[in-house]
Amino acid sequence: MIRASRSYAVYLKKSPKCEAALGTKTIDYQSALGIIKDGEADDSEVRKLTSNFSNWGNLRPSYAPDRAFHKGVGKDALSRSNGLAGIIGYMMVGYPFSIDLLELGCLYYGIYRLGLAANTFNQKHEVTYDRQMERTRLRELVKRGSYNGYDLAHYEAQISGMKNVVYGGAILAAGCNATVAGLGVFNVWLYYWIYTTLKRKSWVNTQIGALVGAIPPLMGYLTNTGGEFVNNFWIVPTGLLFFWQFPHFYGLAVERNPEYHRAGYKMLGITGRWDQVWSIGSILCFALLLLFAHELGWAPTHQNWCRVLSVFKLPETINSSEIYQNFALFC
Ligand SMILES: CC(C)=CCC/C(C)=C/CC/C(C)=C/COP(=O)(O)OP(=O)(O)O
Repeated sequence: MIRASRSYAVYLKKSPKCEAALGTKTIDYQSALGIIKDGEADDSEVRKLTSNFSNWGNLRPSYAPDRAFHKGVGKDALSRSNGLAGIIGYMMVGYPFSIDLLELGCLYYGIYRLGLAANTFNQKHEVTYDRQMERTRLRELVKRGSYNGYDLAHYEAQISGMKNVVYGGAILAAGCNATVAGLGVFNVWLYYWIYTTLKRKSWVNTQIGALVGAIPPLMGYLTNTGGEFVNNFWIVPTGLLFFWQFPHFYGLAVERNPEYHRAGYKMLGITGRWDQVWSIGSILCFALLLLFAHELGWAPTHQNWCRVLSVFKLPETINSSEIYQNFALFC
C-alpha cells in the first residue's frame, strides 16, 4: 500500500464527470474514487492508473489548489531545510556574536519563502520531464494535467511563485539586510534561469545547483555580520553544503540512469573521467574541510565539532555506493 496525497482525492472529487482515459481502459469518476480513497490507495492500482504517462494529459479539469498543492510545488521540506541552513550559517559567525531572534526568524522565513518560489518556478518548467520519471511522476503539476490547453494549476503556480519572491525578498530586506535580500533573489534567478535550463544542456548544471544549495548558509552569515565578510568562517558551512551535493546528485543519477536519459537530463554518470574527479574530489574536499578548518582559521572553535559533523556525512557516502567503490579503487 502507498499513501496517495489528499490533494489527489480532492482533484478527483472536484471533477464530477472525471474520466481517466488510461490506454484502452476508461474508468469513471466513481471507480477512480473507489481505488483512490482519501488518503490511501492500493499500490498496484495506482501504478496501473499512472503507468501510461502520456495519458495524464487526458485527465479532466484539475484546478484545486489547496495547501497540499502549494507545499508540493514549492517543495516545502526542501525549502525548510534551506531556511535551517541559513540558521546554521548565522550561528557560525564566530565569537563574539549576537543572536537577534527577530532577525533569525526573518532569515528563516525569508529563505523559506524564496525557496518555495525557486522550487515552484523549477517544477513549472520541468513538468514535461517530471511526467516521464518514476521518481517525479506524482508531483502536483504532473497530476493535475491541463484542460482545453488552459492550465489553471500552472497559472496558480506562477502566481504563487511570484508572490513568494516578493514576500521572501521583502522579509529579508526588512528583517535582515539588503545584501542578504539581493543574494536571495539572485539565488532564485540562478536556480530557475541557469540551473533549470542547464539540466538538459550540460553536466555543469550540478555545479551550478551545488552553488545554489550552498548560498543559504552564506546568507545566514551575512545576516549576522550586517552584510560584511568579517572573517573566513562562512567558508565551512557554505563549502560543506556545496561539496555534499555531488555524491548526493551523482548517486541519484547513477541509480536512476535510464529515467534521467529518458527525460533528457545531462548528468555525469560514473563511467567517465570527470565524474570520478568530481565525485572523489568532492568527498575529499568535504573531509579535508572538516579536518583542517580550524588549522586554516576557517572555524571558530576546535575541530572536534567538525568530526561530529562528519558522522552526518557517512550515510550519504555509503548510499552513493558506486561512487564509494570508485573511491576504493582510486585508493
Ligand atoms: C534562498 C533560496 C532561493 C534558496 C533555495 C535553494 C534551493 C532551491 C536549493 C535546491 C538545490 C538543488 C540543486 C535542488 C535540486 O533540484 P532539481 O530540480 O534537480 O530536483 P528534482 O530533480 O527533484 O526536480
